[in-house]
Amino acid sequence: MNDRSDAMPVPVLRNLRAVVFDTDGVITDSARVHAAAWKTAFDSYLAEHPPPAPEQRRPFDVRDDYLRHVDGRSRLDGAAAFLASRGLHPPPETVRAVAEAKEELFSARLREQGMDAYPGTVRLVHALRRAGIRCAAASASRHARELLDRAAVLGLFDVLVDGVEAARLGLPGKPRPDLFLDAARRLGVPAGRAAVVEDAVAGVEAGRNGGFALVVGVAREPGPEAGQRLLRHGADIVVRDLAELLA
Ligand SMILES: O=P(O)(O)OC[C@H]1O[C@@H](O)[C@H](O)[C@@H](O)[C@@H]1O
Repeated sequence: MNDRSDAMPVPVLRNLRAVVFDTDGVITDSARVHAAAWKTAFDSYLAEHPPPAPEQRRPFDVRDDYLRHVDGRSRLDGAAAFLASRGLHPPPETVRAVAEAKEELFSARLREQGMDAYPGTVRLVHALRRAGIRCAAASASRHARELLDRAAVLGLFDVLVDGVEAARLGLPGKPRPDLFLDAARRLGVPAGRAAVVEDAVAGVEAGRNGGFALVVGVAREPGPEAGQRLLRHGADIVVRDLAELLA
């Protein structure tokens, strides 16, 4: 995707030397594919293993439950976090089985559907690059490279730290900041001169915990709740679309 405009990043970004972008839901329109696959896997588990309290038995909500418990976390961490939110603490092999069911569904949907990058994100990345600000993609997902490649934006990023790398290096997941700090380190920029862009609660917390100069929350949902939650958990500013950060 080309961006021939001469738009510049807004002033708050211009003093930075790097921006680290989360991938699912920030660069690629893949969060909804993850959320739909998680829903099928979780709802079938909840039906077979009803939680103790009646109010914990409602189906997985692709917006609220996804953003609160699953988004941004590694496959196993997300599965365990959602089940724990419903009072369920199954053994690790059961958590793994739920996560594997989701993985099969996700991979199948990925094969069937194309993948798009958000145009506003692509425009911002082009503008940052024109301004000499380096860009990295980071993700807890083992599919991040494939997603960026399918959306034809892999080449826009100087660095990618994905779930495969995180596992190889033993990096702890969000809200620990290690994934983002590793991306900044590979760009040769200290966190204090870099921004993190995130749509997940655990992700903005990771940016805050890492001492990044700026944490940008992305709340694409209509209504103020998701944005307010990101602000409460560490975002400095919240946008609905990253093109809002173009001057
Ligand atoms: O199972 P994968 O592709 O490694 O992804 C792990 C997690 O990666 C995160 O980026 C997504 O927000 C989660 O929805 C997903 O579960």
